[in-house]
Amino acid sequence: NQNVIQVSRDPANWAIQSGDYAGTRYSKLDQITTANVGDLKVAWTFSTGVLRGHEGAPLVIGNVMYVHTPFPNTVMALDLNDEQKIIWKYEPKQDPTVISVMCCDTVSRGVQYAEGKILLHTADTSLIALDAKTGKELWKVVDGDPKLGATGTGAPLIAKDKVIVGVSGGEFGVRCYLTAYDMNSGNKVWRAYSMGPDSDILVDPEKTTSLGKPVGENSSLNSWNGDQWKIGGGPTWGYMAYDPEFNLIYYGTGNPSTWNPVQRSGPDSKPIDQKWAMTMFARDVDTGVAKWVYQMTPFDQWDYDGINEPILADLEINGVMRKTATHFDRNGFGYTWDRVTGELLVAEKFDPTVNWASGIDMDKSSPTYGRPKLVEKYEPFKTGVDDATKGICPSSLGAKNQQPASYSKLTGLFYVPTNHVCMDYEPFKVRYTAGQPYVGATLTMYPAPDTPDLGNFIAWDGAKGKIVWSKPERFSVWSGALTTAGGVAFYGTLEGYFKAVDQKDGKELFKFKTPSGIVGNAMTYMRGGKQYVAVYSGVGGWAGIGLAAGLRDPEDGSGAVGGFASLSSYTSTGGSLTVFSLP
Ligand SMILES: O=C(O)c1cc(C(=O)O)c2c(n1)C(=O)C(=O)c1cc(C(=O)O)[nH]c1-2
Repeated sequence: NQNVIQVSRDPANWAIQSGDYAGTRYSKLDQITTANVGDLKVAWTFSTGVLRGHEGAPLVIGNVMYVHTPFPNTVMALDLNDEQKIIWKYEPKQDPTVISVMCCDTVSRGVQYAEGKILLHTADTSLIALDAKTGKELWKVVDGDPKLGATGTGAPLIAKDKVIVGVSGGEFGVRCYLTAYDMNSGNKVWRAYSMGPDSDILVDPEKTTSLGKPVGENSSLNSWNGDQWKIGGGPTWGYMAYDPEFNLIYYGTGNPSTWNPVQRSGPDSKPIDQKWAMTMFARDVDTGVAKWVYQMTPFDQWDYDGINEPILADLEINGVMRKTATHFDRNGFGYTWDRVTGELLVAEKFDPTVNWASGIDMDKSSPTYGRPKLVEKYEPFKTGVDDATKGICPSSLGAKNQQPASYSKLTGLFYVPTNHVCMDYEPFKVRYTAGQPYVGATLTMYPAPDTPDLGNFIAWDGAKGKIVWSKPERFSVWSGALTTAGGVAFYGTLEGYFKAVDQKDGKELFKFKTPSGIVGNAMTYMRGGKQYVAVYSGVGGWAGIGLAAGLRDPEDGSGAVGGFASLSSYTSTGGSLTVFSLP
């Protein structure tokens, strides 16, 4: 969309959730530098009026800031020229019973902007276009059925004249999809399911490739047992990227349903891939047809949803400049692909404690090329039903979850918020009932064996596949990173600290304790000649679900309540925005 390209190119704005279409979350603003960031002061704060997990970031376009909240998904436009006065407030009407089918808190990853419209994706899967000036509803479509467990938490992406939106429901046996709607009318243009017949998943058996080879006919159907694909999951709730040059959007799909791998095994009781769950997709914006696919975790046994954001950059790999997409998967591997062809260029662990696989087979002549090399003792499928597989790293939270990383054009490195949590995983038999949880595994989570710290903020070389530095954090870093031309990387912590570090070496330069734990994404903008950085606080998301939803049983929240029990000693629920600037 030309307007999005234009408004997001101006670093005074933060016009798109990921900062730009490439998803770099990098800002050219350089007033705040490594030398002066220690002097940051709170410029103003704003309470959203809602508790629970505040993911995503506000947008700034011109003199207006657009603030969003978790359920009930209120949107407010604030006047940055006039005391942050509320210009309009939009409160969608939703049936609150949707909350009971949201797996991992009532989060929303944010609104998007284009051509004078704000696009909002609500918990009940409504996609709503608002007039950015007045907050008036222009159109509304319903994308899925919460009665079946479909919910909306992901941010839409606006590419050309289309609004593209995903759906959640992997824990409820929803067969998930990605859908493009016409931005002006709300009419559906295409829908691409994550699994099913070729005509549903929009692949061309001859032209869509996986690791350079055509996927062939029925690539998905052939990899499921019987009709299991009809309740197959493959949710699409992460941040997406877009490359206007190649007309491709990039996004990942999540777990195959159920989490009990034994129930998903093939007709011969052997593992089968369950394509195209756990897959990175490159799709044509106009037709939705996939150009290439890559499945990160075939036959998932750990709930390593592949939804984490792809980040587009130009990287020099083995002396050659490549147009790349880099992705930090839940499964603990940092992948870099050629984003035009889908060729796998790099796949290395970004957390040294990852043990479920010893590596990714990079031998092009091998029959298992591109697949993880599994370690048998960490395979719940091998251990079997009603028996726990112990000591798997990472936990189902992933070595990184949805919290987006940033790519700095200054250093050429990626700055990645990570988790450092391991687990015991015990599958149990679960019957599918529409609209009821279809999880089928009990989890216990605990710190990785090498340190009591549950997280790290790391710098990653995407071309070499190496950690450059790693800064330990007491809890998982569940906040999105921001990098700036001032040499600073920003992120928040689950205890509620907003932090600034030096991109070069990770040295901490600033911290400030905000009112609640941070699961939002750091952003920056410029007004009246001054650079501001801002972040939501409001603890929640999967890691913070115990606090956010008032859960106490350690096994609740699929084990996250027990894993993050001590978080309640550091912070409490909230819902606010904190904005910083130099004095
Ligand atoms: O399978 C799904 O449909 C689904 C949806 C969501 C979501 O929409 O928030 C999460 C997950 N899975 C999930 O596996 C997960 O780890 C997770 C973390 C979070 C979060 O916001 O902190 N959401 C989700």
